[in-house]
Amino acid sequence: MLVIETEIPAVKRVIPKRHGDDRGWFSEVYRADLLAERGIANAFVQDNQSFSAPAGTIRGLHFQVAPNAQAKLIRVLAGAILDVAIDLRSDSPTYGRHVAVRLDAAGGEQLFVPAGFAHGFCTLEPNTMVAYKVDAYYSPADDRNLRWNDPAIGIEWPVAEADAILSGKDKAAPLLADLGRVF
Ligand SMILES: Cc1cn([C@H]2C[C@H](O)[C@@H](COP(=O)(O)OP(=O)(O)O[C@H]3O[C@@H](C)C(=O)[C@@H](O)[C@H]3O)O2)c(=O)[nH]c1=O
Repeated sequence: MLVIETEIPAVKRVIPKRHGDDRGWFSEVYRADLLAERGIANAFVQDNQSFSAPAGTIRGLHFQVAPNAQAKLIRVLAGAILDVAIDLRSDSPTYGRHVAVRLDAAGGEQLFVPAGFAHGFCTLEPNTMVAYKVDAYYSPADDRNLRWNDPAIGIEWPVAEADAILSGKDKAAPLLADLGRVF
């Protein structure tokens, strides 16, 4: 299980080993001990799964604030996504910057997004299934969102703005400048 820092070091790519044979392959997709040795020691408490039918579905940008801020470990079970983490830690030298990584079922790569970041993704294929672990329970009172196409963040989404499919809540999300200090 490889853990590789991204350009924002707290966000990490996790690459599980695959053991291939005539039948296909076997992979340990989550190992608490190996991840802890590599700096990811979170106690995950909830597993989430979402299915998005159309390609070009954008979910995000989402985060929970204290006392229920969440770290997330994201992977794709079917299809592919561009997965994005945005640094909202106000004392961070990379505040407002983001990391974007392709995750797909074929490759099995995962992304670790710590607390203090907003998270979102765009599906690159129809019928995409995303699974992720979180280390704090869902708390609607602490759930926040941030505008997916905020020019101050400047995410290059792989879908034209007019074609992106979003929830009503996500379309109306506040801009970074209007969030105030959240972490
Ligand atoms: C996130 C969440 C939602 N729900 C409910 C609330 C609502 O009725 C329904 C759909 O919720 P949402 O529209 O927020 O689902 P979705 O847009 O898929 O939200 C998710 O997006 C990705 C990008 C994340 O990072 C996640 O943390 C989460 O915020 O599911 C739960 O019951 N538990 C949960 O943990």
